[in-house]
Amino acid sequence: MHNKGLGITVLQEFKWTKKMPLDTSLGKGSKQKISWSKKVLIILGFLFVLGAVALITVAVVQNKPLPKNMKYGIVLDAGSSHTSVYVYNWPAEKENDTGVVQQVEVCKVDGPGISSYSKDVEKAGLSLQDCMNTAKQVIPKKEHRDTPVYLGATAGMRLLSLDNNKIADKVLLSVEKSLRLYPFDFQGCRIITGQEEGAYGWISINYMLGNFKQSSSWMPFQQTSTETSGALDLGGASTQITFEPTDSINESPENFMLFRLYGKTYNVYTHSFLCYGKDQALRLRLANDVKNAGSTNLQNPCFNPGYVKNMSAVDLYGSPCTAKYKLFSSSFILITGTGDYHQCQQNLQDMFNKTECPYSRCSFNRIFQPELSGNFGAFSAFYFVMNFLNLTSEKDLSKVKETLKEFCSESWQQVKEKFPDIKEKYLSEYCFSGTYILTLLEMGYGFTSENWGNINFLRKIKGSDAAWTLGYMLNLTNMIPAELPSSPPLSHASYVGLMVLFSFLLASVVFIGWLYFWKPRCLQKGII
Ligand SMILES: O=P(O)(O)OP(=O)(O)OP(=O)(O)OC[C@H]1O[C@@H](n2cnc3c(O)ncnc32)[C@H](O)[C@@H]1O
Ligand SMILES: [Ca+2]
Repeated sequence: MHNKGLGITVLQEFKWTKKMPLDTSLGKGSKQKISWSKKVLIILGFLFVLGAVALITVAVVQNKPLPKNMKYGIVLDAGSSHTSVYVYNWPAEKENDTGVVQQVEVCKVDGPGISSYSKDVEKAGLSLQDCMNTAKQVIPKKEHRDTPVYLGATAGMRLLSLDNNKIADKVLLSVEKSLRLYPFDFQGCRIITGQEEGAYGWISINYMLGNFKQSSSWMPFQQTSTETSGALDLGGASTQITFEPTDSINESPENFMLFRLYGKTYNVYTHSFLCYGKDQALRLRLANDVKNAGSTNLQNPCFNPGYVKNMSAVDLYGSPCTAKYKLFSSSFILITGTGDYHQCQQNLQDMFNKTECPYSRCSFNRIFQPELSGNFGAFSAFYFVMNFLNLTSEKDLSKVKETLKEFCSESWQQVKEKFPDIKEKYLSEYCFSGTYILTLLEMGYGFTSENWGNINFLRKIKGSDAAWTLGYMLNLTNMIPAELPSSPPLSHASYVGLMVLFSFLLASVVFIGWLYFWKPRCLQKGII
């Protein structure tokens, strides 16, 4: 009896296979079908296990505990012209990463730098109180006890200690007494060396720029590192140049510092010129002019025409930079501006002795300097002055000189009318300061029209002020590891991508398995 309906044929086949033992009774086609099913099952099972293992591995390797709380640190930059209080913070669990420390507050202390309180040392400490109270408000109360406070004094205090070491100590004691009144973890007040000032400035800017980041990949030997940027800092009493030279000539060991940061060694050149900050450089120039002219009545090309100033002799000769030039008993020096850029530059060139050099190469004043290399970040007064003159992004040195020439020749009356809101002390000195910056960079350090464009005049990097303070704190809190800390092997994007891919793979395996073994009736061959 033959049933012709297709559905019945299938049912009969089904009945038959169920009754017969598989190994002996199956036909050739059915045997092949079952061994094929086994293979598919094994492949699907293998893919499923692979997907599951991959998913778990990626999740375990990538997911580290999330940062829970923030840590804080305070650094006081006690400069020659003023003190600034910097408050930094960073996620507690990430303190060894690069670029995680951020500036959350900067408070400019009212009044002059702490070295100016030599006649009334108690006031040095008192002057810091307003800014320390601001820091107290910015930092959450529960973090106060764990927040380290460091004070680093620079060239103003270096000069004071050269002049009178005991008074310098008294000033430091006064600021220490004041800082200990706060609920923070006081870590010390000290005068930092010019070498430290340069090196910490270099560390700060390269940390903020992310230059210490080694781009780690899947293979540890494939790490590549970025070039570092040099640092140029112009303060009121000293100036620093710091960079990583390309050649390894190391004729003057005192100008080199060796750092091991994030698994890489850096041999960094640095020099600090005491008395070459912009305030002391002006005094140095004027004291020399008085000596050369044999008169206290000076015609000066570095001030705008029509500018007249009576400068007290105490102010002019009251620092170790100029004390030796004091010849006259007169109590005032009269300065009259003539506003001539070229004469000003010629006059300033005398400050840079290029004739004697005990090394294969020098910057000036017998100081070794390797060949300039790479980019430079120029901050502090380099930025303030170039920013006022609108020259921070001018890459053509001849245009810089033209602008300066024009500015110097403007009458003092005109300048005052044009910029009524700018402090008269700053405004009157921009012609001198601009010309001094150019002379220092060109004649002193050897920048030319070819590499002028490598200098970036900057104030902040990613929200933090360019200053030595960050590098100082990073070093004292051991936040820069010598070796590269282990980090997640994947970027967040790769992590998410892989998770999606593996999830898709798993879902596909399950779906194909379901289709194959538990075919829905409508898809079963032969039913329709
Ligand atoms: O590093 P040291 O030498 O100790 O000095 P400092 O730390 O006090 O020096 P700053 O970088 O704060 O300032 C450098 C100089 O720039 C001056 N200055 C600050 N703001 C300025 C502005 O807006 N325009 C012009 N000059 C400015 C300031 O008076 C100093 O003479
Ligand atoms: Ca400074």
